[in-house]
Amino acid sequence: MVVKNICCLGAGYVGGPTCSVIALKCPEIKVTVVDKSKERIAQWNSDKLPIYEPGLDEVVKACRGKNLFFSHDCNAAILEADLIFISVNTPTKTFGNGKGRAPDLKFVEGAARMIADVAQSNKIVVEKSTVPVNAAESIMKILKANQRPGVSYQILSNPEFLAEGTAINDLLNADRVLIGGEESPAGEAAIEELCQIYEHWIPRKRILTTNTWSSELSKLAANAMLAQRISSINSLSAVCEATGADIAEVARAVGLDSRIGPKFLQASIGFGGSCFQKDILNLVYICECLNLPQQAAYWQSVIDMNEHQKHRFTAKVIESLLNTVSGKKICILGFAFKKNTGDTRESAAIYVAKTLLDEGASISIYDPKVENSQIHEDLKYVGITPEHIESHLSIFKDAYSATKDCHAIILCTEWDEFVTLDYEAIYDQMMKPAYIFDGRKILDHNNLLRIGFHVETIGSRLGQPFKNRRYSTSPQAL
Ligand SMILES: NC(=O)C1=CN([C@@H]2O[C@H](COP(=O)(O)OP(=O)(O)OC[C@H]3O[C@@H](n4cnc5c(N)ncnc54)[C@H](O)[C@@H]3O)[C@@H](O)[C@H]2O)C=CC1
Ligand SMILES: O=C(O)[C@H]1O[C@H](OP(=O)(O)OP(=O)(O)OC[C@H]2O[C@@H](n3ccc(=O)[nH]c3=O)[C@H](O)[C@@H]2O)[C@H](O)[C@@H](O)[C@@H]1O
Repeated sequence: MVVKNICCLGAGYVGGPTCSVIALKCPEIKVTVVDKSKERIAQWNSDKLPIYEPGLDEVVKACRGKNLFFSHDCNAAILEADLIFISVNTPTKTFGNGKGRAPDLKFVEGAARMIADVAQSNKIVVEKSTVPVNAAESIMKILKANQRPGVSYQILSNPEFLAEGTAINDLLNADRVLIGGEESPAGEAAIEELCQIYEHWIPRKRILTTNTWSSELSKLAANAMLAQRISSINSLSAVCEATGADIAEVARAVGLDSRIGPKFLQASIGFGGSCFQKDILNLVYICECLNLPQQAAYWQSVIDMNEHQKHRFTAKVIESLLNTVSGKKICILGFAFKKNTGDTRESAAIYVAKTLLDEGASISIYDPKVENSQIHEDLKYVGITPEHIESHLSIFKDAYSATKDCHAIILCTEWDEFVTLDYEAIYDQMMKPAYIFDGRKILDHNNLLRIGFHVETIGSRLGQPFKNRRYSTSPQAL
């Protein structure tokens, strides 16, 4: 079989960009991205795409209506497809067995059942969603149990490694593409079909083929190890604050070791995003189910450290503001979980905002890409009442309006535009003393101190002599 028609179930942050790039690079293949949400599909077919991702508009514009289609008609797309990506959401379970840890696979199962109900010809079904090890087997079980005569399936695992904010570049220049499949002639033939699609733009040596389980586990392992680096550097940031060390200097010194490398060593208010926490919890749950409690505890500690970092930072804000924020106006700059995305899933800013609102502060928020309705939804989800939001939250369209008359600024997202703001002008319109808490270590702290701000950041002590030494013995003796 030569793949001529691709269908993708799920038009989200992964399905949309991934299939747009496939359409761009494989003009002879018809790619149809479907979603059960009519609203999302309407947005994909409009001028304002449902997600903000640098470079995505251009790719979609180049292919939409030619060989790239966004549709609500899942059945029609499944019927004509040779290859189907399952790219649906796999959130952490919020109820029942495995609550708070295991992934909820109901959307994956729903997608598999849709394929089984509709398919009338052979299909290669590709797990693009991040799933637990052995999920391919469960999908195959559903497909086989409902198989029509003469229809056969091959399941492949092809996890996605793109990061939001750089998705298009990550897809165009992937470090590697990973494809896992059944170790049989039919499995190998299916792997080859998918390889040929990626080979349109990814050199063969960067396409890795493995067995299905290795591929599934590698995705969880990659996210766990990336997050582990952030928790490691964040744990060291606390040591820096309690001593005279600076985490930026430590990260640079450590990262120059070629065995360690410089990436993912940026201390922060804690990692966010839809996947790190969910995928590590998934790994923890797998370890628990396999009766590997030490391994489960090891990976759980990566999440615990991240939670601690968010608490530690927010506690520092409150402590610095004379231990009370009640009645104070505090500006949060950046609400997305990282720059260049409008995504707020698991964003540390949500925790910061909730804590300050609970403590009686009024907050003003500015983020260049997050929709107002999303901020409202996120705060309601963490238990802030609509009345409290109404009376204590204001959302602004620019940083200058948002910071006016504030007692403090908390920088939660590392948007480039925050680096070049006119902080003299901002200082002049703030309450005094004016505080700034840089949760991303991107600002020019010396300049801010010169202007007159009280500045706090992660992993270094600014403008204060080295006091409060907490060693019980000399550092050398430790
Ligand atoms: N967001 C990211 O950067 C990355 C996500 N992943 C993984 O990819 C998967 C998808 O993630 P996102 O795209 O962020 O999720 P998302 O929530 O943005 O999109 C998933 C979409 O699937 C749709 N859907 C659910 N069931 C469906 C069905 N039966 N038929 C058609 N559509 C259906 C939903 O309506 C939703 O629009 C997850 O497993 C995630 O862990 C992997 C790498 C990166
Ligand atoms: O499975 C997924 O969903 C994806 O998860 C992450 O991508 P993403 O969450 O989009 O973004 P990252 O760049 O990894 O950042 C995650 C969080 O860590 C934070 N971070 C990142 C790097 C760093 O050094 N320090 C740090 O605090 C970011 O600000 C952000 O809040 C991985 O990087 C992707 O490879 C993976 O495909």
